[in-house]
Amino acid sequence: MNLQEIRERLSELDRQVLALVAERQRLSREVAEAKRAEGKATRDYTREREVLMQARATADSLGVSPVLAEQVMRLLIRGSLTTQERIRVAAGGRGDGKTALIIGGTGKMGRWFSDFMASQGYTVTVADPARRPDNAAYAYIADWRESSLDYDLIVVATPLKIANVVLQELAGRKPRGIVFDIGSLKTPLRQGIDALQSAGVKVTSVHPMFGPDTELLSGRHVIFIDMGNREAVQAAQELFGSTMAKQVVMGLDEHDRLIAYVLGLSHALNIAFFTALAESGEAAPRLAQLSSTTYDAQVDVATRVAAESPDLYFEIQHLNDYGRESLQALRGAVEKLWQSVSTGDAPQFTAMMQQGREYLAGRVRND
Ligand SMILES: C=C(O[C@@H]1C=C(C(=O)O)C=C[C@H]1O)C(=O)O
Repeated sequence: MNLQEIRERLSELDRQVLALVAERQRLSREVAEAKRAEGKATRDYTREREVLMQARATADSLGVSPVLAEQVMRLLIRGSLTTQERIRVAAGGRGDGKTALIIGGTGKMGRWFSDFMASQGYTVTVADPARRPDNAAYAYIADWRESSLDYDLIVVATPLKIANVVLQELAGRKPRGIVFDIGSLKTPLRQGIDALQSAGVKVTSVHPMFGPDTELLSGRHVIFIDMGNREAVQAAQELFGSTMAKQVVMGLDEHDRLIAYVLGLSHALNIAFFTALAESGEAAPRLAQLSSTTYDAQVDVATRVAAESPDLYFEIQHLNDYGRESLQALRGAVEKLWQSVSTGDAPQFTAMMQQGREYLAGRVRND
């Protein structure tokens, strides 16, 4: 066979591989139905292990790398879980006959929520002065203030600064439905949420710990802030009840103290990393061409951070009542590193490495 013929044969094989992937996806839909009928959870870790071990063994016997086989199978399992989760959410039908208003509904997370609510059967109305929703199935108003606010659910998905004002204004209108924001920080929204609570509105606050491109919620967290209205917290939790997301309930201050590290520290570290690289003088253009395992992994994360909205990322640093705490911790850690390196203090350096290893080993992973 010449090169052209071999490539044609490869293309044919790729088509067959994908046809089998499609067949596997189709079967995973049937699995979703069978599990629902038997009242079983979507995810089955024991079965996943079995699938992976089987794939490794089969690959080995075929002379294929078990590592490659496992990587392929992990992707396929992810695909099948995504399909199953969607089926579950839709079948839950929690929103059948109910209505939702998404304020800021054409922003990135606003769109995610509009689609998520619609997939549960809610009739969605989007309010956003910026533009109409891409999905013509959603009703649209430019200004939510002109709405009757007669909805079962109101989600505030505007930028943080605006959200506090919107929540306060909503409190004045006392809507009958559940109200929650989806801000990354909660201390800047305290007045707005308190105002709703005082007005007797069923209010809570939700933080989906994932970006707008997320399809599969398994391994992701959703935080619910309990402001004293159990009914609102439960209703919000139920919205995620048929997903595989891990639910965590906490208080408003606790949320922002933790987020100062989970978001604040990790963003800050990456901003410091790419700033140091970009300002490395003559080395900067040459560094851009180099690679190493750790450097590439870090550059990868930093690239994603650099692509995010500067306004949002500044708000996450600046508007958190507890934000300075984690930035100070970062300064302290860099200073400690500087001390040990510049004075040649190997034991101090080793102690830092050891402490990190122990800390990270204690962190339970789930993906
Ligand atoms: C398809 C199933 O559902 C999930 C997906 C799996 C897969 O794609 O192989 C395996 C286990 C489950 O977490 C199943 O339970 O068999």
